Amino acid sequence: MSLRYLTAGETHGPQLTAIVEGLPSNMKVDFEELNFQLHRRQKGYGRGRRMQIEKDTAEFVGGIRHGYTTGAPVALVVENKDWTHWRNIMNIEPIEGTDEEKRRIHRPRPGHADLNGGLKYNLKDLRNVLERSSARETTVRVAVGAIARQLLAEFGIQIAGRVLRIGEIEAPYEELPIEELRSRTEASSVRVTDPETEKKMEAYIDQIKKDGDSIGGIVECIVEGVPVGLGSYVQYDRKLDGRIAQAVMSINAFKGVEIGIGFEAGTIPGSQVHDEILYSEDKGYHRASNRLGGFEGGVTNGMPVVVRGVMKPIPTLYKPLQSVDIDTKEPFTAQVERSDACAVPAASVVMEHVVAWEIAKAFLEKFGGDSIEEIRANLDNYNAQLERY
Ligand SMILES: Cc1cc2nc3c(=O)[nH]c(=O)nc-3n(C[C@H](O)[C@H](O)[C@H](O)COP(=O)(O)O)c2cc1C
Ligand SMILES: C=C(O[C@@H]1CC(C(=O)O)=C[C@@H](OP(=O)(O)O)[C@H]1O)C(=O)O
Repeated sequence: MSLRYLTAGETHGPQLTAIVEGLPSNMKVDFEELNFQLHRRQKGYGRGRRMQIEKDTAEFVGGIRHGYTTGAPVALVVENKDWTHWRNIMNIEPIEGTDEEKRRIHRPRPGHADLNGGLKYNLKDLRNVLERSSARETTVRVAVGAIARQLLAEFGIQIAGRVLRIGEIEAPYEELPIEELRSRTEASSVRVTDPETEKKMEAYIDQIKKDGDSIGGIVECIVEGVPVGLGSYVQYDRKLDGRIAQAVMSINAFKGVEIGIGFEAGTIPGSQVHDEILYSEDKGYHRASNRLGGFEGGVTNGMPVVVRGVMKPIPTLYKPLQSVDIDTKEPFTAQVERSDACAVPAASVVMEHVVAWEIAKAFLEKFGGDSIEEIRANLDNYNAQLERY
């Protein structure tokens, strides 16, 4: 059975829940590291007040004993501390109350799922759409991805991410060893590598906020140590670059994805795009460059996997756009809910984790076994085969 997961829970409900199936047994789970990843997702300049209320931590309720996976489905929950303020509004039992008491939403926000969701599920209170379409759900996607990340780390696969652009401010691109990239972006409120850009981005976000507006950006994720041969060209749904693209596009507000130089590949000749093949005793086959971001034929080529994603501006605007009241069909400005002005740094953390998940899934498809020991033996065997090739 391949690795899979489902999530449940509303942004203002009691908790978010995830069930992960297909993890091998005997994998050590570092809870502190996992909660650190949840903490990283909460940070970033431009976020709303909700992030001050929450202190996201995962509680494991199945599949782990004494810190190790048993091979059983892993179940985890993350408590919404804000629930105490929303208990009545979110009540499961039918209760009497006015629209105001229920915080009913009836003036859909352009750019959010409100209107589409209301029409599709025949819901007259668009809060029922908002509650589940909210990016609060990315909390448990990060928790699940953090387990995948730990699995990959067992086999020397490392991940880092950064913000490349917020609105009109672009960060200078520095090629850095993965550890340095991690520590430099970790020290930054907007996950860039240089303090000057950080200051510019903060001032820019401040202005956007003051204008009652919102802003998006571009983020990048790099995965090093990925073995050659994950994914396959033999069937469309086994192409790992395609699966990563789907995962990135599924992050709330993401509107595009690139692997390697991505869209630039359509603007320059092949001689400047394709990565020349080299061979040496110590490195085996490798490439002179990595413009294609670690993929050919939907298969990893042993070079770092490089993925970029673009996030649109946050849909909820404090100076709202034109909308229509679904009760009266009269023109009205969209409803305003508490909101982030910019969540690009947080989104870059989410992207690291959805990419980690897809790579871990492909890794287990190739080296699959029911225990960590079995996977290690399969990987060793494959590496020996590569050496003989
Ligand atoms: C980390 C993160 C935080 C977000 N915060 C907000 C927010 O506070 N307010 C909002 O309207 N949208 C926010 N969004 C974006 C919406 O969730 C998203 O636009 C919405 O679900 C509609 O989906 P779509 O943009 O993918 O079409 C956030 C997205 C991410 C990734
Ligand atoms: C509103 C959205 O999600 C955001 C993401 C989020 C989080 O934990 O990331 C928590 C939410 O909190 P609240 O709505 O209570 O302020 C929003 O900040 C959205 O995506 O539409």
